[in-house]
Amino acid sequence: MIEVRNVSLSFEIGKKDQKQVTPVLKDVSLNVKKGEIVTVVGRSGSGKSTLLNVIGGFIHPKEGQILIDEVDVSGYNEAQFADFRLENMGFIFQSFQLIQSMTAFENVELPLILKGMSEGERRVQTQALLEKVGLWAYKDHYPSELSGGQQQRVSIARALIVNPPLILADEPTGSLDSTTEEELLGLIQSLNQELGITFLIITHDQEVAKIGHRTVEMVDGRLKEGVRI
Ligand SMILES: Nc1ncnc2c1ncn2[C@@H]1O[C@H](COP(=O)(O)OP(=O)(O)OP(=O)(O)O)[C@@H](O)[C@H]1O
Repeated sequence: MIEVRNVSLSFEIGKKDQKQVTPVLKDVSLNVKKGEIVTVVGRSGSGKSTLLNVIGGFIHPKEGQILIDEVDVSGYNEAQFADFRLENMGFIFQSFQLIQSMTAFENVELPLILKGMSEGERRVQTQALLEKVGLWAYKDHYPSELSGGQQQRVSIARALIVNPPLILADEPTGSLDSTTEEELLGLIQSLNQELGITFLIITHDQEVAKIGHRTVEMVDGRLKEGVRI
């Protein structure tokens, strides 16, 4: 499902004549099979989020290749990646990234508008997903009127609405208390088991790392396989 082949990436900071080059990903390769949950651990600043952003097509490395579901997306431009994401990937972030001026319903529905789906179909699909995450009763609430756990459920429903085979998550439980975290991990596991969705999850948290069928560790820009939690 995900194949990262020998990706290296550096960030350049500073002005033209005093540029500092920081290598962030060093010859990283990673294979995630269909239906797997892979968790990525590692110290702060080791390059985990950068790796996720590379796989999601938000950062384009000059070296290496990325294949998603056997499609080589390495050469895609922004527009091609945006289209590809809408069909193939969902995202969950620590900070939820919901649109504050939109209700739960509208946040979940938005990707379907971007896909050009008719209003009737959008309503049916949005309702089905809000019911799945247990939030249909909250459909008209704005993010500020929802708890952290509820907001994260809305963001999961939004990630799922395009029926993606793959979900990328960056610290998905980072803003949640431990009971809510447990519920959310249960939801992720059932989505994996029932719908076969592949997950790549970045985390600092051992409890989250444990739900991975496999855990890898970023150490100073390099990826280590076979990590025990
Ligand atoms: N846009 C950017 N420009 C310059 N440097 C960056 C940029 N993004 C990240 N970095 C640097 O790259 C390194 C890796 O950052 P990254 O966010 O990938 O690490 P991380 O392992 O996800 O950390 P955390 O767990 O704290 O989120 C850090 O040294 C960071 O300062």
